[in-house]
Amino acid sequence: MSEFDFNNNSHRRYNPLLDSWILVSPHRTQRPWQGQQEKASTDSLASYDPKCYLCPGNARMTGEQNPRYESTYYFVNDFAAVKLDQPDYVTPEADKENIKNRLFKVQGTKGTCFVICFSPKHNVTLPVMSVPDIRVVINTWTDLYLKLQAETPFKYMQIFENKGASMGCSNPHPHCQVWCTENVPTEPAKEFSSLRSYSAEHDSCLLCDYLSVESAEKSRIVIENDSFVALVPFWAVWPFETMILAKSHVASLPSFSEIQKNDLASIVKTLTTKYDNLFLTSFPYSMGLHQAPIHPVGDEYELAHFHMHFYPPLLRGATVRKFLVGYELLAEPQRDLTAEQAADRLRTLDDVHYSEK
Ligand SMILES: O=C1CCN([C@@H]2O[C@H](COP(=O)(O)O)[C@@H](O)[C@H]2O)C(=O)N1
Ligand SMILES: [Zn+2]
Repeated sequence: MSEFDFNNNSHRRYNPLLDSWILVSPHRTQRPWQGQQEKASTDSLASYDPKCYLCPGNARMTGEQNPRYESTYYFVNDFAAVKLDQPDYVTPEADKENIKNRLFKVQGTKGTCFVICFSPKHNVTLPVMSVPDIRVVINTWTDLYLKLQAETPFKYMQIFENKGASMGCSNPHPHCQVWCTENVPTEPAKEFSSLRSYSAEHDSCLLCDYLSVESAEKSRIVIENDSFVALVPFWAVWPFETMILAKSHVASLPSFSEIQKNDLASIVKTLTTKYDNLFLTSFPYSMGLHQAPIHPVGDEYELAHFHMHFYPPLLRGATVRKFLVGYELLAEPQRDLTAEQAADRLRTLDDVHYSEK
């Protein structure tokens, strides 16, 4: 029997952050595609759109007028998913007899949501912003983290960006969102539980140990600088999924030095530039930051190791996306391209944006 070949033999990979498995079937990349074709992004957006609710000086749906902002600007979401004030509610403590209490749990939840416009320009996405301008976005994230920490009792600040219509973005003006809630949401909570059990068992940080192996093997590293590594995680699900990991065990944005924040701006620019250069299109993704809660309890601050996740849907070219459906919803996530092949593709791409050539 021949040697096991990761590039040809089907295998499962374990994700220790989420305690889950994915199926990798490398030989399937040859299968024909006669399914949906996405509309490639129209790069020809104007720098100002009089109908855009996010553009400087325009009125939003509520009638509120945006200032003529000239840099990164944020406002409270007019259609916030969670609100500052509402009556409390929690399901009565489940007792043995009461099936309903055991199975039908409800928590009332309060919070606050913001929309952060990266730039006043309607057509300037992160990859075509300068590193100093991306640094202003990072300063805005950090200042908002500290403001919410000082002024609210809420627990967790989730920063995320939906980029591109194929990732549900309802407004093309480059922006991200902040949803700050009184509970740690499901995904970061799962990660904290994995970080906690790993630390209890090995007296070490899971992500620090993971990064030490990735730095030695290099086959999944895409880019790195003094403070961060961008890589395709061993357990990646989306074809060109990546993570940006802090090289040192830093818990949150306010804990970074000025140099580290500059390095974060730089690696975000390079990674998102490579993404756009992959299929010569404005590359869609959902991206988010995972860090310490703004009001950590117990060991949460010590466990936190700052990282970002990028979940991009495109698979083959600017118009063919991966669908997480079928086997992936009913059994487990599955991928064709291996993480190493995806990292190879991204690594070899130019770090000058195709529109600037
Ligand atoms: O006038 C508006 C339009 C959009 N928004 C908010 O902007 C956000 C746009 O984000 P998405 O493109 O990711 O949907 C969305 O959450 C929406 O509620 C306002 O707050 N006011
Ligand atoms: Zn706009």
